[in-house]
Amino acid sequence: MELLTSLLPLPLNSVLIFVSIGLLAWYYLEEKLSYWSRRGVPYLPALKCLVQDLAFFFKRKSITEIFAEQHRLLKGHKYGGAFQMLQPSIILRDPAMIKEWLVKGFSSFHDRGPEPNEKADKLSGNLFQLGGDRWRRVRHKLSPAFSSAKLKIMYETLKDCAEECNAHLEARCASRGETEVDIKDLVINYTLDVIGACAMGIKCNAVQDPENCEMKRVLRELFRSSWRQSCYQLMEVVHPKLPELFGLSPRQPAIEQFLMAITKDAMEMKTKAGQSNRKDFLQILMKISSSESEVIRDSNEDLTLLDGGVIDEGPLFWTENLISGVITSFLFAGLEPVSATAIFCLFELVHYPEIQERLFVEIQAVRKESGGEIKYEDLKKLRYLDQVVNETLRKHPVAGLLGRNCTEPFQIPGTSVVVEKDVKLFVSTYCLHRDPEYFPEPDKFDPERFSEENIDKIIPGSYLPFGEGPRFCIAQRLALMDVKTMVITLISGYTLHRCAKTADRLEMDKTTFTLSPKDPVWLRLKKRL
Ligand code: HEM
Repeated sequence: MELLTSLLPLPLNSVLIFVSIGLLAWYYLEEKLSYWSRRGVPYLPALKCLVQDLAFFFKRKSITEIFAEQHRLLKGHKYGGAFQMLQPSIILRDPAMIKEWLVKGFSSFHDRGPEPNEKADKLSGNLFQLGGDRWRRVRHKLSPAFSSAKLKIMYETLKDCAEECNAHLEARCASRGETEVDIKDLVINYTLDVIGACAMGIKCNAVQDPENCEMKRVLRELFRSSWRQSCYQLMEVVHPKLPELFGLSPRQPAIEQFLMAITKDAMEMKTKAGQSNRKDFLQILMKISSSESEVIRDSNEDLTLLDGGVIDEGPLFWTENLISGVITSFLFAGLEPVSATAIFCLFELVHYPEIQERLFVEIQAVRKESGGEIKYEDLKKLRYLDQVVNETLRKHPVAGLLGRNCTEPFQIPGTSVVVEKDVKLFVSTYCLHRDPEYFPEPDKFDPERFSEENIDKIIPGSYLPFGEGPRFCIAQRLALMDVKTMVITLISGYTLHRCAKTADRLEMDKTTFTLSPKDPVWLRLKKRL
């Protein structure tokens, strides 16, 4: 033994420690890397997936691109295994299975995960991130906020915002009857005005005064995958508690403070004004929280009720954090996906003037029939507009990735394979919508795919712009109404054309979570006579 010790440059116990660590690391990696092969599931090698994780981290590829690549690499399989930071995930490719897992298998896939961590991220208590019973309760309470009666009220707000947009364009067209406009900026400003009014009842004035709109800067920042956010997300995949351990929050503290503060200010203003007409989501949330006599203070503050009383029983539920989180998620979801859909739609219409003209004829006919104004009830008469927006979301599924966390082991029907708890599930709707097997000539913008004669030919589970199952987009009808109002306004007043600065195809932003054009989208608008 002494001879051995004298031959080694390090003391024996140090060597033993290093060897043990090496063996443990090797065992851990071996366990991880062979996860899918041991289960007999076709899979992508962990190293390849790790390279993709790095591409996301260094902003070489967007999250939509990464999962689209994994979907394509698993061609020929209905599903396949992959890894995210060496943690096993599953890519579901088959439309019938997608429906089955997300609807019938909901008890195993009801969360997106990881669980909100309000210590590390005060705004994480929102519908996207909440799980289990907390999600169920919030979703159940919020669903009536998107009823037809509420949407009808919101439509008036949407029309007012679109009218401001029109006034802005009319001023620009005043001298020459036409103008070149960055439609991306204009649509974002319009959408911001809409969502500010619908979510909190505030006027953002983004169309009128875009340079001074603080909300625009903050919300656009929120949608960008920053270095901080990428670190946070990758750490969270390794272990949900890891970001907290490093004291890392997903966004700059100033942004979080801004969003918490505007929600609080808006709530105080509403309480003082004592408004009773519940036009916006915040008003509705305040009504829910007060009528249930639930606490709306942070859990680490004193337990004071909204009506001033002190709680002595009942659940601590509608905290300030939760209300701010829900409202922020509405602002967040209401801006980028809606504006991107409207931008893609207008961009396609420029390249298909015959579709633009058919749309104009339809809008004019409905307008005439209803006495010169398109009312809320008239929207459903605009069948062709519906086809055009559906086709926009087919070709440009702005939320092109669905994700779930397995919360309860799930046996894949017809096999002995069990998806274990905590395995992530992903569906690339981007790839499904562009798969020629489901949508022939996928690059062609063809609203006829959604005509009355053809719509039944769409394979269930292959077209999911708003998701699937009980966690589908809660605001689908509002989102469609929002996009349509913008398109109606522009097509009614102007013809859309290419100009010298119009790109042939749009390059996508790699830093946003949803599909979104990277650069300005220039178009020429000519006033209709
Ligand atoms: C064209 C615009 C929009 C598109 C394409 C879109 C798409 C989606 C998709 C794909 C999901 C995930 C569904 C799933 O996982 O199955 C989702 C969820 C959600 N969306 Fe939207 N969305 C849009 C607009 C909006 C707007 C305007 C709001 C709010 C005002 C909103 C609020 C939400 C919320 C809160 C969720 C989470 C629902 C839950 O987990 O219960 N979305 N959306």
